[in-house]
Amino acid sequence: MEPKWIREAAELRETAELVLPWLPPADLTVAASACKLFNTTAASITTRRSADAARGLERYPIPFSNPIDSQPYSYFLYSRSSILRSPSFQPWGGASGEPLSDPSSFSDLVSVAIGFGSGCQCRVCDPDGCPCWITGSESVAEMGLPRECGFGCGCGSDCGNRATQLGVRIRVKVVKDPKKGWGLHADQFVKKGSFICEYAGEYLTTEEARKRQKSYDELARSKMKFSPALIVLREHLPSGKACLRVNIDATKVGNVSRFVNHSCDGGNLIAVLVRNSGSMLPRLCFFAAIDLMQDQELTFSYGDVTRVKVDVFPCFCGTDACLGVLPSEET
Ligand SMILES: C[S@@+](CC[C@H](N)C(=O)[O-])C[C@H]1O[C@@H](n2cnc3c(N)ncnc32)[C@H](O)[C@@H]1O
Repeated sequence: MEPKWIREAAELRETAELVLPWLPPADLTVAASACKLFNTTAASITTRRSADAARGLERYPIPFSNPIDSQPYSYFLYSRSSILRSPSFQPWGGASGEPLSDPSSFSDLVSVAIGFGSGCQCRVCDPDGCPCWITGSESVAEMGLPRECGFGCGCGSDCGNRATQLGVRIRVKVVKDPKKGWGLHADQFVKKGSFICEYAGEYLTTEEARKRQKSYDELARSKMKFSPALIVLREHLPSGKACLRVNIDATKVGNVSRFVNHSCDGGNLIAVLVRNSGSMLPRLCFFAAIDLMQDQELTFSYGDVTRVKVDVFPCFCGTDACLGVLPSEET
């Protein structure tokens, strides 16, 4: 029979593998200092975290690459699409091959759906027969507001009119820049017009968005390395008289879109609002505006610099069009 201490060490190792993946970086560091075994486990968790920002939830792993300093990864909770209520914790970097459940698969959006039955009744959708299938044009830039099948539709998740609901289907990586922080890069050639990713995060009320923006600005100003990722979308409704405001915060919960940096020249991604049949809230989706080369950074314009505020954050996009400051949303 195995000596008692060997059995106990194995049990401790198992416990470490179960518990440590739930810890954020600072707590993981504290745990690593507790004993040699925790230190070894924490080191392998860190390696696995830096190997895949998406925690196995996307088609391909999305590695972090940091030629600048020793930070191995950026910590946030991963959700493939936007959600209403964020999870407080999520394991990341564990040894078990257990697939992680995607918080957005619990379909929070059902609670803001216009109603079931408001989608198509097709069993197999096709562009000519399906009423949801509005893409308008072959060109993404001329798409208008595309509509995809959604909760209220008769078809399933394998329907051809759900191209932006399948997560990130191309190879990308997250690379650190000395001035802009982490940024999203292509890790393969990508053809112009291809879907890249949805801007996933927490949908917020405007009141909550304003509150968070204020505290994020204060944190960013206080010299801490802090990169907020809260965006405000305004959708002009068909009447032309009203505007729907949507706030998406990817600071704590989101997907790899939260790493897309700003470029004053408009960048190489086109941001398109896509609506699912039956859902009230539009989704912000990124498509390639041009052919993208392997290693190329993916960028878009955060908005116009319309008002010079007292407190501005410098822009380091490095393009000829650079205005020197980051656009800041008037909330
Ligand atoms: C949505 S996050 C992008 C990812 C971020 N770089 C990170 O490290 O997590 C937005 C933040 O990134 C930084 N950023 C994005 N574009 C930038 C640019 N062109 N110049 C300087 N900082 C930029 C700013 O701190 C901004 O608040």
